Amino acid sequence: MALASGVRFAERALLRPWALLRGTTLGRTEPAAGGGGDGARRFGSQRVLVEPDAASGVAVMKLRNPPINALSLELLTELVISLEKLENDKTFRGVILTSDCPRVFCAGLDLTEICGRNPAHCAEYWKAMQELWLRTYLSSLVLVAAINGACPAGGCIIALSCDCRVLADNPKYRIGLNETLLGIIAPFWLKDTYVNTIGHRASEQALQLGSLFPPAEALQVGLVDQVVPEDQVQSTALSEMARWLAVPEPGSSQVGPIFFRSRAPADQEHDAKGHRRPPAEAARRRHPELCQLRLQRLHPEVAAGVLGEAPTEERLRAVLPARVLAKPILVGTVALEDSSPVFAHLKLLRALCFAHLPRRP
Ligand SMILES: CCCCC/C=C\C/C=C\C/C=C/C(=O)SCCNC(=O)CCNC(=O)[C@H](O)C(C)(C)COP(=O)(O)OP(=O)(O)OC[C@H]1O[C@@H](n2cnc3c(N)ncnc32)[C@H](O)[C@@H]1OP(=O)(O)O
Repeated sequence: MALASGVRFAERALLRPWALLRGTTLGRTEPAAGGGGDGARRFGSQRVLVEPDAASGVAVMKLRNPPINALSLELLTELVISLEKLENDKTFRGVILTSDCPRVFCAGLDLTEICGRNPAHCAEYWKAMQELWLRTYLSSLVLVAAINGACPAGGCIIALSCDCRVLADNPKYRIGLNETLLGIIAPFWLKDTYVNTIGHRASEQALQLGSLFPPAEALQVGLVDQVVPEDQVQSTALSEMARWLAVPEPGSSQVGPIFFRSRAPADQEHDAKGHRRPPAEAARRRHPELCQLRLQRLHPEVAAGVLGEAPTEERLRAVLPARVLAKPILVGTVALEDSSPVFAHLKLLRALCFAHLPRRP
């Protein structure tokens, strides 16, 4: 019963995510530090500071949940809202994610949100974490992680879901998925992302051992793209961003899964009027098999996190086809193979989330 009421609350929260926020001011706007020229207004919330630069189309998003940027429910929710806001504003094409807290990029899951909490709270928290994952992993924005501090577990998840990672050269700033050492098992979609980034054998070792890599090793294994002196992290992230944004259309919107698959005939890229189809729509036409969800491989915990209860196949089938086909999944910017269960699962999760959301016109 407690679980059921928790789920109802969580569903309401999905409809109005800001209802989750306690003591938070959203949408505050104030001049950016340093005077601020055209469009240089900053906004954000209590735990997420956004410094937008309309001229370049890039916003710097700073996590500020001192002392260690633990991913509390509030921080997760505020991050999702801030990203959504930037995605909906066509001025912006890229976001640099960084920390406003000294020495720590993000300490990962806020363990106080899990330990000793009731199942309803854990389900709500799990859902919020997944929502952030989906929002970053499938973002239409270019995301660059400017990692200016320690980056364990959930911090590394955020970094992994970005297109590019720049790490400060400080041996104390280690990065990796160390949750195994805490008895938390990484969901397989997270494992797959690790594999996509650092390869199979390295992931196998690092996940099992719960390895945290110091900068030089993180660079060597490919977990980060650049290691630079601490005072150059932000400027390097901006240079990387410029490189990514310099890719002209249509390439810039189609890097990622589509880019790594066979080229599509032109009639799949354009509609009858010659307008270019959104990347996700083109991908769906090219790879209809992606819409065939492998329900049997649904991870029960992941599903439980979304639904708040173990879903039956009957229930999933009732929810999925219409939603998935009506609203194809957004194409992410991480290279996934056609057969990757991650893709199917993300689609499934998204579809399930949509099932709780009002449909967009
Ligand atoms: C419920 C379902 C979840 C669904 C999730 C879905 C998918 C993903 C699944 C799993 C992957 C993710 C797992 C995790 O993220 S688990 C968390 C792993 N994090 C860590 O191991 C980091 C632990 N912390 C540190 O290593 C260090 O604190 C630090 C970040 C390097 C900073 O070091 P520093 O010396 O600067 O600070 P302190 O160590 O003194 O810490 C200050 C203060 O913060 C407390 N604290 C530290 N980490 C956490 C944390 N993760 N959550 C909550 N609190 C934390 C620490 O105890 C200190 O508290 P105090 O009261 O003593 O001041």
